[in-house]
Amino acid sequence: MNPIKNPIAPCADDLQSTKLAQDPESAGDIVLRCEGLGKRYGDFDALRDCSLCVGAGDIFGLLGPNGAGKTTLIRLLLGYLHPTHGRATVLGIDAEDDSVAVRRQVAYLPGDARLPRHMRGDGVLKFFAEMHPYGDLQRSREVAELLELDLKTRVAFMSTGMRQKLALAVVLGPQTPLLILDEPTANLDPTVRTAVLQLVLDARDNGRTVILSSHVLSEIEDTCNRVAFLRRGRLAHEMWMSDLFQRHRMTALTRAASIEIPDSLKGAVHVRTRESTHAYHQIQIDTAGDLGPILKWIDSLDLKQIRFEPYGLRTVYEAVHAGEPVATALITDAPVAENSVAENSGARS
Ligand SMILES: Nc1ncnc2c1ncn2[C@@H]1O[C@H](COP(=O)(O)OP(=O)(O)OP(=O)(O)O)[C@@H](O)[C@H]1O
Repeated sequence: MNPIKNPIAPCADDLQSTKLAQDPESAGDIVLRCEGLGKRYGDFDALRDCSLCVGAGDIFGLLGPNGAGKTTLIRLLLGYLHPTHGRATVLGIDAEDDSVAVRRQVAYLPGDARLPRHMRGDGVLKFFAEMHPYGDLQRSREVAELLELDLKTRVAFMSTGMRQKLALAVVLGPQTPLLILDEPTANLDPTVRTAVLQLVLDARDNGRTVILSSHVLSEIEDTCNRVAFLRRGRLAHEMWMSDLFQRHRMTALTRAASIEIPDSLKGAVHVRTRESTHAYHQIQIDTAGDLGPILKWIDSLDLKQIRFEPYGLRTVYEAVHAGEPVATALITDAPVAENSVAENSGARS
């Protein structure tokens, strides 16, 4: 599965978002927009000052620890909650003023989907297909079949995973412009998870925009082209997955007390020392962008035991979770000097 970067890139950076916010001709590329959105309970901010936009065709990942504010954000977008600050629009419709119109454009799988227990699977699909303006019973049945769900079983007698499959068949039937999935693969076995993620990619290929909230980082990596990290009710970081895939981390040993980064690579390489003994310094080199010139430079260094790995979403997630800065060009986890191993190792050796 190849994550894609939306060539329209309507929300690539704040400048561009600002431009789009002021340019009605470009508004068609934006499916969802939040401006200073917030939800306060008493003196607690479940969500605070959240501004973001999601472009047409994005699979937009929402990440964050338990209680970070993901569900609050989704419920504000759908008008189930009233914001205490700011506003959200979906396809240009204000989520608070006209939540019914918003919900007509959205298929939403909540994290705690509840289904009528007395009904059989097929009855549930019929019920929801009739209720939703984009309802498509045939499509819902196809999804159920693909997920190998027996639709003759009553909901009350279904296992947790079967109920999740049924909820997915309900939600993946209507071909709404926007699909919001909160933990869609919860309680599913690995094979079904893969099938569900493929359905998400199919939805994107059919021109739909998807918001996917998940705690499973590999799922976000495999499907999303953009990701937002929430932390303690704040939008802590946003990134394109294509930028992440251009980043690599190398771990190696060196005898050298300092490593000079050539001017041409400054900003694309970040070096830090992890451990030092009397003989060796263990260093980490984080890279961003074209590896060609970086590899040439690395080849010129006297390094031993080199290990190269892609920079995974987990690394970013952990940095964000710990409240550490995530630099635009390179992800750093400590305020260390960029080109001095000696400076960093001195305290430890
Ligand atoms: N009605 C409410 N009254 C007070 N606090 C609330 C209310 N609803 C949610 N919260 C709080 O808001 C915060 C954000 O909750 P939210 O459900 O948005 O988190 P989440 O990121 O979806 O978490 P999870 O990953 O566990 O689903 C939590 O601290 C939660 O306790």
